[in-house]
Amino acid sequence: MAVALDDATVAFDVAGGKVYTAVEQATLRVADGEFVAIVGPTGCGKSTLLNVAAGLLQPVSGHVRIFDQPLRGLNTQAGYLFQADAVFPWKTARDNVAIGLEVAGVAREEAVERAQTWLNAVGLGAFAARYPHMLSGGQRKRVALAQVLIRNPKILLMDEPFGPLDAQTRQVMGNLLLDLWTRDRKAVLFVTHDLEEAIALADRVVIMSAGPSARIIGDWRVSLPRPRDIFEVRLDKDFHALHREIWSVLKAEVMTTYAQASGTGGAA
Ligand SMILES: Nc1ncnc2c1ncn2[C@@H]1O[C@H](COP(=O)(O)OP(=O)(O)OP(=O)(O)O)[C@@H](O)[C@H]1O
Repeated sequence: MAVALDDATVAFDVAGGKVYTAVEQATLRVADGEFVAIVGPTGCGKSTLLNVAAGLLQPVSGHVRIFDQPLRGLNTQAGYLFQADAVFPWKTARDNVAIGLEVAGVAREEAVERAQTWLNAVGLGAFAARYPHMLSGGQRKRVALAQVLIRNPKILLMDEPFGPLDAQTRQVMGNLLLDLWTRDRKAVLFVTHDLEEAIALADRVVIMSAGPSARIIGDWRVSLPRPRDIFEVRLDKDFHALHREIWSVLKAEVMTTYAQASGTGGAA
């Protein structure tokens, strides 16, 4: 199992000496080569779970195993893609991609050559000499993807990576991700609030309840055939049936979150 969280509870110390339990007894597994999406209402604890898998946060109880070994410290087998770009503004696209290898001790010439290959793979070969401010949001996201993939992590942890992009670019990036993933099928844990995106991309969709003490309340297998084109798959009747089924569970949690935020309390 690439990622295994068992009964993981995550709590934070907050003001006034109080403790806020964000996630309660989450059990989540991602097999090697599997693409799992986590969906839940805003603030429920999706990023928290991802941070636990990354080794950035430790649960107060429960276990985290990476390829069947207890996780201690940072998860060095994982590459992490955030919503915000992690590109250096003063470096060209090529140097931004090469740096991960250079830091790992790869000679500059080889690092730059491999960076160019990855920029080609993400469709940005002709933009290698541009600085981030000379790239569109979608292009910067391609740089960020190449930055992560060049290090060849066994696991990809993705936190709303396409969140800031417009709807069309999100779909193009989704197809690019699927295309790259199909080549060597890494384990992927993908956080999104977008149920359609989750179903279109993933092998499994995991749903979290509204917080506090959010739990995993559903786990659906997506048996839509691959390779998938995420423009096309959304037109499939099986896609719609699954979307309806999952949404019937997710909707109540989303309404609960909005009710909490507006101070009207309880579930819808
Ligand atoms: N360091 C922290 N200290 C205190 N509370 C925190 C901390 N980090 C997260 N939280 C709280 O834990 C809960 C879960 O946060 P998290 O960022 O995991 O949610 P999320 O589902 O990823 O949200 P979103 O969809 O809005 O990105 C939230 O209520 C958040 O305020």
